Amino acid sequence: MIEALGLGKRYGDFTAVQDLSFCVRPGEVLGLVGPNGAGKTTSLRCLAGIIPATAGTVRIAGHDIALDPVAAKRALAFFPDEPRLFDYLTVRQHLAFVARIYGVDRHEEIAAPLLDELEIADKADELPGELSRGMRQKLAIACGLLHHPRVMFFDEPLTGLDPLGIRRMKDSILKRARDGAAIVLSSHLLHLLEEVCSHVLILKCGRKLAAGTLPDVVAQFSAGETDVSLEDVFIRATGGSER
Ligand SMILES: Nc1ncnc2c1ncn2[C@@H]1O[C@H](COP(=O)(O)OP(=O)(O)OP(=O)(O)O)[C@@H](O)[C@H]1O
Repeated sequence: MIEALGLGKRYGDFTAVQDLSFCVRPGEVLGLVGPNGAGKTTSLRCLAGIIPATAGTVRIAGHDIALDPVAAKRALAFFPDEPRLFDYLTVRQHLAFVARIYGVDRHEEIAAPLLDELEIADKADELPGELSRGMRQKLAIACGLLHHPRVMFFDEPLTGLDPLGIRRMKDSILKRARDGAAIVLSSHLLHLLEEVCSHVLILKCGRKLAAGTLPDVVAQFSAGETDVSLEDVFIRATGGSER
């Protein structure tokens, strides 16, 4: 569903991501982890076609993101850590606007349960300026889910949410995975990733250090010890340092 082959991104002379290959199948949730500056956001943006990769290929639901971007983007949703909304559209108008762009018929029938699930139904007629940060984030998520994306990229989706919001967001992500979505999730909240991710990919300096199912990657860095957490693995794999 998500296939990256030899993905690379340079900003001028600086190589932010190099030779990244992996695959996420329907129902899988891949946790993308790495120190600050490791290349997580850059990778997610290349995967979603927001910025062009400088090497390699990305296929989303079988469509090459560079050669057939509209078909690829129809199948995906990208959720940035900072929600970007329209100041003068209400919650309801955001959903109507996004539905028009994606050609979603009778969007109200999809939007209503989404707003309930995300607990912002009572804010339907409010503007972004009248919402809290967490609520703005939930609105951005509702907009992204409206067209039933089969592929989802979340960049730090839990920032700004309260503990109950985090729990609900985890449940929402797991529900979409159970329904067959392929999901990539970047976060520094490793104990939360442990509860959501089936797979993990550790990046450092733009390169893949380890990848596989969560138990396999943990086993790779546990040297026979039991009760090794993803946080322990992260520190061991990355050498406890930044780039
Ligand atoms: N537009 C840009 N121009 C030049 N360099 C950039 C640009 N965006 C990111 N970089 C650099 O690319 C590297 C990777 O950045 P990126 O934001 O992808 O890291 P990250 O893993 O998401 O980090 P964090 O955990 O801090 O969010 C960093 O060294 C960053 O300075």
